[in-house]
Amino acid sequence: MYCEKWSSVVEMCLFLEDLREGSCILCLCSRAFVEDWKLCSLGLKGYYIEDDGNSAGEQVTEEEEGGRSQGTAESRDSKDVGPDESELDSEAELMRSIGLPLQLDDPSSSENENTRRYKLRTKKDIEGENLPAENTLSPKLEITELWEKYWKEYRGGTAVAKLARKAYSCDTDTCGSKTVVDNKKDENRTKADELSSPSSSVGSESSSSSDKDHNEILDGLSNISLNSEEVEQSRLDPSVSCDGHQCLSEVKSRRECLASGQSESCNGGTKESSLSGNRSTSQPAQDSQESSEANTIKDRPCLIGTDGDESGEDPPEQKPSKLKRSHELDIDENPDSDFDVDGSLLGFKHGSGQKYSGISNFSHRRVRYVHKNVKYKSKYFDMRRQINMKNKHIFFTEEPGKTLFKKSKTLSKVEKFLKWVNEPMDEKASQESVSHNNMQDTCTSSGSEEQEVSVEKGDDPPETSELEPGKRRAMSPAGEVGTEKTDRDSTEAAVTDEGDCPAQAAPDCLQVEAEAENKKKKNKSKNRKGIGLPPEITAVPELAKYWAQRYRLFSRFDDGIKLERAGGNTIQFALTGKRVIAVDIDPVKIDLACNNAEIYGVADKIEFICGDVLQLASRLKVNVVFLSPPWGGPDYTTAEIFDISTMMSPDGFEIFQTFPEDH
Ligand SMILES: C[S@@+](CC[C@H](N)C(=O)[O-])C[C@H]1O[C@@H](n2cnc3c(N)ncnc32)[C@H](O)[C@@H]1O
Repeated sequence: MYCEKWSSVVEMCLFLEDLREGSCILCLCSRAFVEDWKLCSLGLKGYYIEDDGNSAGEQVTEEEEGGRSQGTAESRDSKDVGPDESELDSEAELMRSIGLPLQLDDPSSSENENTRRYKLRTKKDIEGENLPAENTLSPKLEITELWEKYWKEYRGGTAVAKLARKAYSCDTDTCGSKTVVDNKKDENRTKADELSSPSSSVGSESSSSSDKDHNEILDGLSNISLNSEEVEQSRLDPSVSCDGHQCLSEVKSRRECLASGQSESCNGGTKESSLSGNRSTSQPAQDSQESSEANTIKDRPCLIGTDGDESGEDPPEQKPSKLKRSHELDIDENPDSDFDVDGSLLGFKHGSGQKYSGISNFSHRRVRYVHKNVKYKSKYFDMRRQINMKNKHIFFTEEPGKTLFKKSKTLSKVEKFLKWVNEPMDEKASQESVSHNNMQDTCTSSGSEEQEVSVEKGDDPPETSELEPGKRRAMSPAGEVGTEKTDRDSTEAAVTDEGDCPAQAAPDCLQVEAEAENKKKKNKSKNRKGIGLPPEITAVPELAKYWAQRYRLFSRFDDGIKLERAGGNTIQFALTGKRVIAVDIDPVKIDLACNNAEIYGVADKIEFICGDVLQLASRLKVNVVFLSPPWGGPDYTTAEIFDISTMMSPDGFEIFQTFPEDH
């Protein structure tokens, strides 16, 4: 999750097991840290929340301050993640495809209308007197179809919890009417809703339950259960039999549990007794999450028994169902349940060993948001959103089988040239002017590449030069101290000399030229491997790095450049055509600079002065002062602040001030 405003959002107390009550480790956390568990439970799916700044979060924050934020956050998330096409993830698409509403309170939704009608009918059926239980249990057509469709797709049930989470915006106990039809998993639940809690079953118009409703429903439930075969069997097992009163007390108990957020502790032994019955491992409500069993099982004895013959492969209308009231959530669905109670999922380490400095286990954690609504002042990172960015690293051709090789410009030129030299003379003559023009265009347009060519032309070994007549193109002034593109420029040379080879001898010319190029490459390769390291370099190991970069620093290095720590600033300035005064206190540097400037043909543009610039400056009349004093080597890159007055000695400002004001 991404926090736009990365600041402390939450105070989290991690309580230690062995310390006295109230002692805790206080952690100041970002929202992302606190809610990592949520990403985890969402299958690492984020979502985007508009920072609308409305007041919807007021209540939320208050609840969050109580350390139970997720429930309300879930509610908000559900609402904010609208059914926009671009926002639909696979789950939402599935839900929509099977006719389930993606958003609460969507009166335009025909599905909602269906479910509403269904609910009304259901309620009527349930409340109707003397209706046979079988009728009440009969699944309605719509739901049956939906369920079957879902069952085919989600037989494994792994997505059930996630779907349920999406469908539930909030617990009906806290949000009253806002419960949508859960997914198909909850066809089971739907049955239960019909029977146990019509007010909380489906649709957006459900009202709060009255005690009367509950009693009627539970009575009906009890009657229905007694009529079912499964109950007959369950009666044989005292651990799973119950009557309506027991169920009622369980329902109440369950609600208290939900309200307190401590569902586990409220089972009162029912869970254990229920567990003694056989259970299916493939029923959706159970498959989805192991953790949902507690909720599911608890209802089971009241509604139906288990017969131990549940394969889980059949649609539920043909199977006894394990029912759960729709307003109850699985533990992992329960927004109030913070399953990462001790922060371990958040990455907190604890233990008694030396590794953890003896920090004992965390018993639990408590979270408090430091500001009201602070979590809504940052944005969620929407990991579902498709990024409209082209992959720049991997290329696939549209047509299968087509080569992925991207032809280089140089190769194209060579091919063009070869084609040209192999063409009959008359055709060639007619094309010559065009071809020549094209070449000229290339020469002038590709800047550095062409400069490199000129550099290589001047540098060719004698045998290569002999092969290339003196008709050279006028290139830009001698390859600046800069990057060298050896392979390309080599090839470029062959291409640009096309006019020098008699047409008849073109193939021979090419062959000889190719050999020369190979030789040149070999020489360069030899040099670049460090063979023949000059003594001045071997004498000073520090210079090895400059040697390694010699072609980057001096494209004409092989022409006789002498390398030292000095770079090439003076040459670069002179290449602009302006006059340059170069001052260095070290005569060796002056010699080197002189030598190198000659190689680049700019020596006549530079006035070299060996002396102390601090003493000479006042007598120098210049327009621009460029200082390149000893700056301590590359360590400057680690400095936090680049300060001309502190990073060099003498102070850079002082040096500047020694130059006359009016220069
Ligand atoms: C980092 S190097 C300059 C390299 C130069 N910018 C180049 O690209 O070739 C620093 C140079 O400052 C020279 N230097 C140091 N103190 C000086 C002074 N007081 N007056 C003139 N030059 C000085 C050193 O001899 C050394 O060559």
